[in-house]
Amino acid sequence: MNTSMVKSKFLSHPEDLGIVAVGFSGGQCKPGVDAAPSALIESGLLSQLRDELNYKLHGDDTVHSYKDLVPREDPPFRNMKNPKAVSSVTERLCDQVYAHAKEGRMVLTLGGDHSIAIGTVAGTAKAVRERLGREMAVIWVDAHADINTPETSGSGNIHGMPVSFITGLSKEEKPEYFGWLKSDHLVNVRKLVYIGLRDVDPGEKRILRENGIKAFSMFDIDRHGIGRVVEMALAHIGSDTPIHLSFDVDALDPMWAPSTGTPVRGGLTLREGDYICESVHLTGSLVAVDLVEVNPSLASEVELGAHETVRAGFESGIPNSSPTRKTRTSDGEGKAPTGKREQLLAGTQKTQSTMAASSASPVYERRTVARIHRYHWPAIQLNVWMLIMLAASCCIIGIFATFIGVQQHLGLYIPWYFPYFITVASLTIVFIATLLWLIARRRLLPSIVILGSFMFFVLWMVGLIVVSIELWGPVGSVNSNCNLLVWSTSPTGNNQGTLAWLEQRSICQQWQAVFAFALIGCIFLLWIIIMAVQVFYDDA
Ligand SMILES: NC(=[NH2+])NCCC[C@H](N)C(=O)O
Repeated sequence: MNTSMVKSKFLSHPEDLGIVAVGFSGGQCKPGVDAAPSALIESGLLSQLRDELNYKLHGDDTVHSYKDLVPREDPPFRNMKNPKAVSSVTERLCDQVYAHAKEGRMVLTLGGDHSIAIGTVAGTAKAVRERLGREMAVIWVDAHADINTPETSGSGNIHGMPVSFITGLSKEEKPEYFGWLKSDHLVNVRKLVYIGLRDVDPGEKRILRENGIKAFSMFDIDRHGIGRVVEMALAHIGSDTPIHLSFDVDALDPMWAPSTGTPVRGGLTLREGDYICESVHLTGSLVAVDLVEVNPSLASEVELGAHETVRAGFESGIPNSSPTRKTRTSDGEGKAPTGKREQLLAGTQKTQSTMAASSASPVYERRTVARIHRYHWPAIQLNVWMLIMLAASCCIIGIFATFIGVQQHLGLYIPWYFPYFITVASLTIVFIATLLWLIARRRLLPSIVILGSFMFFVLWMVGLIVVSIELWGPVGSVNSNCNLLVWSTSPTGNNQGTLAWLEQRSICQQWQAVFAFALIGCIFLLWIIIMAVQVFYDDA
């Protein structure tokens, strides 16, 4: 069993992990990115996933190079470089990922350049449709939007185009040029979210704008902080949608991940990259992860560049990000609270002393991430509840206000429960307004609802009991008066007696209405308490 504390919403075998290692670099021109899966595996990624996180791994450790699929001749087509190779490799990859995903297990794909996401996303999207009858969302963590069409791309590199193919924005009939992509392989642009953008081509900007695609750039991260950005990204997707996380290591700042084909300065810190993975994992909606664009050979400028990038990738690639902290005492050192993944990293550092030639590797400061609760309120029920409570409160205020008016008019004394119930009903309206405000700010916590509703339940119950005593109580009850003066008599003629009878009858009916609304109020308050308790426990 895996040690993750997160309950998966969409995986039928959350302890299983399908691994696909893709040694392919045809989506761009720099060699070396095809060596990344081996480097990651040599770093101990798979054994750690197996031994430390207790994942049951499926798929072999061998890195697929797809040599058999790369044609000798592969001239550009519609401006795309290596179109046939990328098309056939991604088609094969799609089948591989689909085979894992259809079994209800998480899939981890180690790239490779980012063109391979055409295959991985297509494979999971198809499996999710078949298995769960749902659409899937994609969170694309990257410095680049990778949404060029063959026509808008300046480079012709397909690793800058995968998103346009998996969203259907780029289409091609010919099966050897991505014509194999069918509608069940595609994802809706409304279910696509970017995080980390900072190098977007002009054509891509237009595509993002025209399609209203949700994108959080580095500017947004600077402005709101990573916590709020991830929260907004997840809110956009919604809690009922399986998520495919496609993580390009160039989203990280070159300081952390220098060994990548198209580095762009001003990127995410290692912690921010971690945070994204952790938060997405915590939703329980994660069904697949890609880790791409690690290029161990591009490390000339920074001595430890490759190792750092592999390590950064290694961290991101671990689909267990439970921020539970344990105190590590087994090796006698490091008494500070550290998590499972810190232990993993430390372990990798030890086994990888050959890669880390110097001991000058930076010390990563880790902080505990607060558990994000995402409560899923049943919208229709909540709306019905608010409407009915509002109606009941308003009616009670109206009727008792009229009664006070009548009593004052007749110079009679005003019983305490008239103003009491008016106050309670008014406070109920304020409570509902507060709930609406909390909903708008996405801060509606079950605990607030439970506490508030319980208080109001007690107040309404007191009102209901008093009204019942007045209606049916032993002495001079309203009901017996009504029986005597209204229900047992029927006036005739158009005279003062008839008018008095009509007035008296209206008062009797208003009393009955007050009782009915008080009863409804109590029942509905009880109902929302139950609903809030359910929402509280449903939180994945
Ligand atoms: N996955 C990547 N590293 N993509 C880089 C893309 C760069 C550029 N926008 C292009 O289309 O060529």
